[in-house]
Amino acid sequence: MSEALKRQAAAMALSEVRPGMRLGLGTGSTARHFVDLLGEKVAAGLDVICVPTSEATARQAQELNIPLSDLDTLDRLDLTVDGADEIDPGLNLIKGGGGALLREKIVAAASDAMVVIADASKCVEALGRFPLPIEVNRFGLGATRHAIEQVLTHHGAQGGLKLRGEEAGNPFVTDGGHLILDAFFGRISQPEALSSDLLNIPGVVQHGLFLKMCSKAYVATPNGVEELKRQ
Ligand SMILES: O=C(CO)[C@H](O)[C@H](O)COP(=O)(O)O
Repeated sequence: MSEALKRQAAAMALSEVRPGMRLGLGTGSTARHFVDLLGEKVAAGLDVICVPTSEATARQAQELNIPLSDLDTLDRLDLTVDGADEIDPGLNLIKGGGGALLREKIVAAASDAMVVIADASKCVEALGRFPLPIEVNRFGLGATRHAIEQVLTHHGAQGGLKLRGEEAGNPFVTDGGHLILDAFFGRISQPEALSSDLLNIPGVVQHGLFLKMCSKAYVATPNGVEELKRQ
């Protein structure tokens, strides 16, 4: 998607921001546009307080003088704006392509509303074309990987499991110090059951299925930005 379209989706989400709001700031190239536009509003006097979902977003927000806090100081947020890797018709998501899924999910769960900004290429009939990121503890990686592979087989995954960064000899490490295994499904037919099966594995910290968390999506197309609401 062009950067211009990402920015249009971000601008629509910005129109939901009101003075005094406590905001969650997402991670990724689309969320980056939102933070950028928010920075302009803050410079013009908008009063908000924000919790970033990654160290990268925190750095960007600091450069823009956006006031930051955390979920120890603020236990609830009004709104989180974030990107997504896949969006299904019920606004269930796959997230974590950028590796920030754990903090993104904690922040979204602490928010009264989660708004997603994306382009139409992220919309799918069923989740699973995009590899599902699974964040795992480093300890016991082999055993955790084996247990996840069994869950993949049970759920009819069409591909295997890859440790992110392994091929380059440099495994990706999340902000929380964990690793990411990307699971290739093709199509996820039972997302709720898959979610609980994965979370039942002790070494799994979290996964990138965001089920019934997103209330609205602004989806940018060359013909304008579409607003999708969860029914
Ligand atoms: O989940 C994410 C990061 O963990 C991102 O929101 C997701 O990968 C979308 O990123 P982009 O806007 O760059 O396509």
